Amino acid sequence: MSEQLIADTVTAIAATSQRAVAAAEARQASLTKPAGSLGLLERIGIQLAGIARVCPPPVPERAVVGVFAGDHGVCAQGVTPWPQEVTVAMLLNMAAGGAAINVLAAQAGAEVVVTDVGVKLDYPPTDGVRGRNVARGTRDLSVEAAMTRDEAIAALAVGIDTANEALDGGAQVLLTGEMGIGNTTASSALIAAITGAGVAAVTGRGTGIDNEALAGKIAVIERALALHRPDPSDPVGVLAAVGGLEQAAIAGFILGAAARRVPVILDGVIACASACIAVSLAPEARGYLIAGHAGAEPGITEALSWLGLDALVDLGLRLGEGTGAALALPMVQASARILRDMATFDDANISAG
Ligand SMILES: Cc1cc2ncn([C@H]3O[C@H](COP(=O)(O)O)[C@@H](O)[C@H]3O)c2cc1C
Ligand SMILES: O=C(O)c1cccnc1
Repeated sequence: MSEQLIADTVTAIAATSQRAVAAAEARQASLTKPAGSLGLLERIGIQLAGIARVCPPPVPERAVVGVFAGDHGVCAQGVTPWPQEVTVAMLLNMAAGGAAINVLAAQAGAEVVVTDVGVKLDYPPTDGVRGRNVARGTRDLSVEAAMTRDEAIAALAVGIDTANEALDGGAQVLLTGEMGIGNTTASSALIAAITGAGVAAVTGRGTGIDNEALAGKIAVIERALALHRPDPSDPVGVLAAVGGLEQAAIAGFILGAAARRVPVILDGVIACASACIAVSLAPEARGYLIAGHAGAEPGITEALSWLGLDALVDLGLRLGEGTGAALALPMVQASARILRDMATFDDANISAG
């Protein structure tokens, strides 16, 4: 069933509209500003027109941040200083509204939807957590496959379902978020496997490890890639070998949005890794992606370059959760509003230079 949902979702993902893109390019040129002077906002506006298949595109007011939580067996290798208890503690903090993502989403006017797709430890039934646990964490990717193919597929389907629920509820733009101690390790492994970049070039300090631990983290990922030899032409196989349940769910969330022709704002390195999987499964999904921010993790730079995306901002963030995506949301909305509301040179009786 999950396999069919993924196949149907991938099939539904169509190229964005070149006709609307051309109309938006012409409109940008007619607005009362020097050509190109609003920089990346102009390109995002054009992209939004292509996604919506109309110019000007609607301003995406209703936003949902999909936060997916999962645990990682690779924590056994000392790749993060934080214990796995923090994943569930932060999940409950997010459900209670106390995490950074809750605050920044509230500031941006976005709703946060929290899903347990792979948390390891027990917690009491909690309002505000969607219980869609596929497995109690992954296995240690440096000694065996992190997931079975079936687990990866089930987690992808959780992400697609979550996107569909948000869109059925009226969301006009989706933002990716996550929580999972150890998940920067799986993300760097995914980015290296898909893009072919060297492990050292895509591996960062995550929550903040020292030089010695960073060298160990790189060695762990190198060992995993040598063990599994993941084939980038088999993205589900790559996910199963070195990914995580939340990365699989985020990849599904992206596919779900693209299938319904809705833009997705990516957060940090975990989102970028998931986007590499989504685009490997459905190349046309790329047109629906907006890179919210760059941030401290070097894997973001490599992944965005492979995806061909420019990050909206770089605030030096290294938190994840969806924080960078939430901060980018007003800029994405501004890009659409510019196309809709600015006067043209004709309207304002200004002769174009
Ligand atoms: C209190 C706390 C809150 C967080 N919120 C997001 N992360 C971020 O840090 C984790 C990944 O980093 P690493 O791979 O180094 O473990 C993920 O949970 C990510 O969401 C947090 C981490 C902590 C400790
Ligand atoms: O870039 C990110 O998303 C990130 C960085 C550090 C820790 N967690 C997430």
